Amino acid sequence: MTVIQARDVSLTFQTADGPVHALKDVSLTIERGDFVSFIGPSGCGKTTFLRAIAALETPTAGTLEVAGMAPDQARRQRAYGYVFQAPGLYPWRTIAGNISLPLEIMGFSRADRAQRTQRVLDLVDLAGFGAKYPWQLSGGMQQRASIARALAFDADILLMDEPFGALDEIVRDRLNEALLDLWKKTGKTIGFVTHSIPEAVYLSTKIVVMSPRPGRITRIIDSPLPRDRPLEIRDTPEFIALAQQVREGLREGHGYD
Ligand SMILES: Nc1ncnc2c1ncn2[C@@H]1O[C@H](COP(=O)(O)OP(=O)(O)OP(=O)(O)O)[C@@H](O)[C@H]1O
Repeated sequence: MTVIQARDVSLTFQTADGPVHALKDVSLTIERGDFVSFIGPSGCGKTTFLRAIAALETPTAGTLEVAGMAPDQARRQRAYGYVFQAPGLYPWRTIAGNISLPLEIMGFSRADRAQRTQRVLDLVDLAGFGAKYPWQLSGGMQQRASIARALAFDADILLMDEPFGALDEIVRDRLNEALLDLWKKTGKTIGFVTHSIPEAVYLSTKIVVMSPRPGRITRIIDSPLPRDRPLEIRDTPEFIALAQQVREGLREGHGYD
């Protein structure tokens, strides 16, 4: 079942320095349960595409469907959770208070909120930190809290804009494993922006390689790796060959203009 469908999506920003073609003729089909990574150099439109899916930007041309709806309708129906690059936690609320805020707005009961908050705190390895305030946590822990917040209301689609970019490698490995585990257990459809080739290859069923000026897709690589992936899979020939394909895709798209 198709969950996200983009057909010839273009998006041009009008700036004081002239038009910026952030996306040009982007077409992509994401099926239910896919884990799709977007990878490419800075400015290739990864964030813009994710934001367009989330109705935070409006394409200038083409069509986008999310869960069978126009993006703004999907947004109103809370069809997805969104994790931003920066944690964006309210400093006057505790970590648990931040996580439960969207649930409060959506009208979940107090008991349900408490139970969901605890579950996602466990999931991101922050059990015991619910009563702390954001400033009492490291940057990495704050980002994990923001992931927990996006997971709490259990939308079928999770959009993540480089959520682990600021984390050290050990924490990143653990969260990658936790995210894969969550994805397998829940069957969620995940769109994930990253700069890291190993991260894209480790996590994805589909890797979308993009290039800038104008932002476009240069390669879509379907992963042959099994869904069960211990971290050690990164040392296998299949993994290394896939990483090589991504690298080639990035090289192909590397035009100077
Ligand atoms: N609101 C905006 N107004 C004008 N230009 C914008 C705006 N948002 C993005 N852009 C431009 O659109 C292009 C694509 O940006 P985008 O942030 O989507 O790239 P990206 O691939 O996510 O980059 P990064 O990896 O650095 O996050 C860039 O040239 C950027 O400067």
